[in-house]
Amino acid sequence: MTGRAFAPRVGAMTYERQPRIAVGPAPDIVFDRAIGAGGGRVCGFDDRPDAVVWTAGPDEFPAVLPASVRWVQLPAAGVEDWFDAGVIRAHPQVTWTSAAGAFAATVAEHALMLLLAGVRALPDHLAATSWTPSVFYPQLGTLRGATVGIIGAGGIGRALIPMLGSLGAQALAVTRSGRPVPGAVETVPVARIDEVWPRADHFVIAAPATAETEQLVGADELAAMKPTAWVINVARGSLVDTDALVDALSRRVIAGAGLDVTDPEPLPDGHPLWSLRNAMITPHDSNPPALRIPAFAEHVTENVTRFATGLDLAAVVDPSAGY
Ligand SMILES: NC(=O)C1=CN([C@@H]2O[C@H](COP(=O)(O)OP(=O)(O)OC[C@H]3O[C@@H](n4cnc5c(N)ncnc54)[C@H](O)[C@@H]3O)[C@@H](O)[C@H]2O)C=CC1
Ligand SMILES: O=C(O)C(=O)COP(=O)(O)O
Repeated sequence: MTGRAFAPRVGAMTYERQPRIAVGPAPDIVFDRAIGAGGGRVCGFDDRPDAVVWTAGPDEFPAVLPASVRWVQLPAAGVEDWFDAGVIRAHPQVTWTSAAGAFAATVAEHALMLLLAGVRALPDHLAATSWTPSVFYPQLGTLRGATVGIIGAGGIGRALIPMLGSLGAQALAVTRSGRPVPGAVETVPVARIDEVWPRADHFVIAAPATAETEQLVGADELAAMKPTAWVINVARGSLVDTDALVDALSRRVIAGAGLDVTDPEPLPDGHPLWSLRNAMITPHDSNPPALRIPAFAEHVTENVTRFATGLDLAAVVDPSAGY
């Protein structure tokens, strides 16, 4: 194989030979196959890899990458742990891609499950130990005709919009730029997010964990919501002020919350959220391994194909935006 000169640039890389790709921290046949399917060739870290597919967290990430590495594919949609560990900052010459978007359908389905369970008063029904007619569940409602605020309408949010539409609900999208999101009745830039809290009936939080989104939902935001609102968080616990949420749920400032992610995480035994009936908690399992691994492998194949053929990579991390 002749290695000819190549001219990588952020987001688009051109290779005139089959790219060499190392898998770390351990060899993994699933990703060897995914790389092969995308037109890449698996090699070791010592074999001048052009790229790395990383399948674990940041702790074991090599302090020094071979100088030949131009692109690293990370295994999570949210990559704040790699920022926090200083891994991304330590390798400024490298283009990083996350798995943003790769798990969208699965996580959106989970968000819809939590939202429907809340709106249809499932926690109350599950707690009942005798036949209790729905008149005793004043919050039993419907998503039909509801407006759902999607805070961070990227991959997950966009996968959720048609699901909501099939139930007669409409999406009010919030993104960083405010560029229209397909299928949303309106898209609001994050700079105008305050107008969304009183307008939407319910919320799905699906934005990345960045300095800008830390405690995006606090006491003031909860107070601005309708008292019938359910807040679903499938993004990261850091986006919600947990103490303010516990207070709002206890006092029924809002109807309830469905949380796949919490702060702290794991949520410790005895935490007040465990004993609030209007808090539904799933232990960060909206994207379980049995679904995550094949979806990530597909994302790897897609990006290796793009890398090998000079197309823009999917889910390029923007270090200045923090995701
Ligand atoms: N619970 C779980 O197992 C999973 C959680 N996640 C989390 O969900 C997040 C979103 O995932 P994807 O939709 O795949 O990512 P994505 O990158 O496709 O979408 C992110 C969206 O958030 C928006 N955004 C960025 N900054 C914002 C801000 N300050 N305010 C409002 N919106 C903002 C962007 O404009 C974009 O629309 C990930 O960053 C990750 O933390 C992702 C997958 C699984
Ligand atoms: O990809 C993400 O961001 C996720 O949250 C998926 O779950 P993980 O934290 O990778 O087990």
